[in-house]
Amino acid sequence: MEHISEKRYPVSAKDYKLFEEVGEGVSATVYRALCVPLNERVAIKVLDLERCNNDLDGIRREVQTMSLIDHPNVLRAHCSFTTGHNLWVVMPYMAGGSCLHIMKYAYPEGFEEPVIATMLRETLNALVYLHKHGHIHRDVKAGNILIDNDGAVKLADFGVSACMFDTGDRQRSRNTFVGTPCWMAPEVMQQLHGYDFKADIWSFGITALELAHGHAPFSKYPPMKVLLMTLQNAPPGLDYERDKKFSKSFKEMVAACLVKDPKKRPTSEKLLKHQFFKQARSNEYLRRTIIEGLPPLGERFKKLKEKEADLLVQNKALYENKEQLSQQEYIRGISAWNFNLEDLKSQAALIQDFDGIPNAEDPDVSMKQGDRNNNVEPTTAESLSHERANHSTAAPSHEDGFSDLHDLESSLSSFPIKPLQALKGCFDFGDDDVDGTSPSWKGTAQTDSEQQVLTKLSANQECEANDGHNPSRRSSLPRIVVMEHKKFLSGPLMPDNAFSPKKIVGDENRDFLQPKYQPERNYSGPLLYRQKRDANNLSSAEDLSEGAVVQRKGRFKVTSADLSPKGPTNCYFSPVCGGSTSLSTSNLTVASVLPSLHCILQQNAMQREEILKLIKCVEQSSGKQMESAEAATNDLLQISPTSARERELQAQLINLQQSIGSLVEELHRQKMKNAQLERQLNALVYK
Ligand SMILES: Nc1ncnc2c1ncn2[C@@H]1O[C@H](COP(=O)(O)OP(=O)(O)OP(=O)(O)O)[C@@H](O)[C@H]1O
Repeated sequence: MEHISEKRYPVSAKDYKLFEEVGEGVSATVYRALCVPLNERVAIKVLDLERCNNDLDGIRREVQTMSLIDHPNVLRAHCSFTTGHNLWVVMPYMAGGSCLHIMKYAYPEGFEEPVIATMLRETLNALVYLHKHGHIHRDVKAGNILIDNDGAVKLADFGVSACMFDTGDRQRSRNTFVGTPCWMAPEVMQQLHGYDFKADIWSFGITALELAHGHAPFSKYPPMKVLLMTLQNAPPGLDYERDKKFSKSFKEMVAACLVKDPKKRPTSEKLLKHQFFKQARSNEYLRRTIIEGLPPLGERFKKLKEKEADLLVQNKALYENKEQLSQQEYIRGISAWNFNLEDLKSQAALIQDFDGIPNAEDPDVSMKQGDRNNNVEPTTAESLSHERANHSTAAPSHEDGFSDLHDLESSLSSFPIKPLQALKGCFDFGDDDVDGTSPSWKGTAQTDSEQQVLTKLSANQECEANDGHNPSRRSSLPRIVVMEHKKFLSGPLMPDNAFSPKKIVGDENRDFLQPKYQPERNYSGPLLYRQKRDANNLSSAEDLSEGAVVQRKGRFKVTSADLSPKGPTNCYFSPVCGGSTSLSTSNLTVASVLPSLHCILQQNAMQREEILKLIKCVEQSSGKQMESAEAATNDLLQISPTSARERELQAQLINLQQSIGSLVEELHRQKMKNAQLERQLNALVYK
């Protein structure tokens, strides 16, 4: 399969000369290159097909979309072809790079309003065109808005685009989680009713904030937190002190895009008529203002990468001995991956406490109250701010610890893993939250939508553990991530142009590519199991530095030095691949699974012990409270009749004891089940 635009671009690697790297994404690296026969400068996006999570359909779609579109604001592919295990996509070279690159390099605090208006108007032109032709871009963000030397703006990257007119499997794919978390619309996260082109309008609004502030809202947080913050909080906006410099029309435009109900967002066509875009200027203005004087793209890219590497080192020192949560994504603040529910769930399992994560200085997160109903489209930015302020003050205050506990239990009944820690990580703003005005995680009632998404997150994988009686039981087991085998929706991508992996090393310029695309790991390795942490057994430096890789997907990696709370057992499953191979259940053999099952049982037993200890503590303290309450009551009785408050306290204590009683019973039931499982396991072992 190959796509050729009017001017015939050669479809063989030998006709191109690759120069320096100018960009890097989840699945691809982009190089400046020369098309030798045409003597034309081009950009070549090199995708390693072996590292693309087998998503050949997605790639095929991107390439097809890129070559069929025809609009000055949409980046079009000249042609594409395979060479070895790589796919090369040849496209026009956009010498300015992405808006994100320019911003990170020269405008870390964001651009001036007329610059933003110009960039956004051009991007919106692209969206109008795409939507009209039935495409949802699904990954609108500053990193995908490219600028040429003459100031021309083009929207790029159709890696996750979808066609609204699709039916069947591709239509269903719109019920999947695709895109980049910070820019992702709530309805995309919710996965309830699918979504449409309005999802792009939300991402467009987030991109506007990104260009205004230098980073997207919540960009410092890991995906799980971003997900919950997007669903729980009022939509972000330009409502802060630092945003005073921006016009009312800018604030209104952003507020119009960032309405949680997609039906209430304007279409791209309607948005284009917004007053805000009246101040947009010409390409020449962009060239003069932001492109002129910049060093060549390759040089900038190199510097940014070095900076990023430094930050990583610093970050590593900061987080040493702590659970690693896709730290690279934190630092970059430009996270981008097609993550899936498994990623989120395994990450949620590792969320402990975000005390080390900077957040208080980020005004984007100061709005901690959700706009629980969020169905009212704000007419002005002011009214939106007002609405947000009301949400903050009107938040339910649960002073009664017992009802808090009840709320929390019911709202968490279907949350997948380590629910309390996971949500604590999501709502507890740690030491920075000194004024105590923000809601405690305990008291945060979930919105319907959040509950739905959590239920959905959990439902996908919990059914096998569901005993059908008590949903809360389902959340107790540590989840072992066995990735779903990705479904191939179609046949081979395209004929290989007869270049073997070795043959791509054709000249000096290409030699350096080779090691980069060596598969990092063996695809067919067994599930790994370590009974005991033993540094000598660690297979790679990565294991030593970052803890065991629990799961790797694209750039997203979840690691854990020790999954268990106490640590004698360190068990992990590793797909043992460079992020692209999924484990299918057909790969599983009894021998490979048994150690892991043992591990689960061991962890379970340890957790049981922990729970018992906790219960004991609670019993002791409640016993003491009961004694003192009784003593106080007796004292008081001698003076005055028992007050209503004291009776209430007594009733609460009795309730608490009853709850503990049922917990112990539940625990006992679990223990019996575990024993049964253990017996079954042993039977298997000795079979
Ligand atoms: N035609 C081009 N000219 C110049 N730079 C480009 C070009 N295409 C892409 N880049 C640069 O390369 C980066 C990565 O490219 P791209 O977004 O297509 O990769 P990706 O793997 O699909 O990334 P992601 O999924 O993270 O958005 C871009 O952010 C941009 O900076």
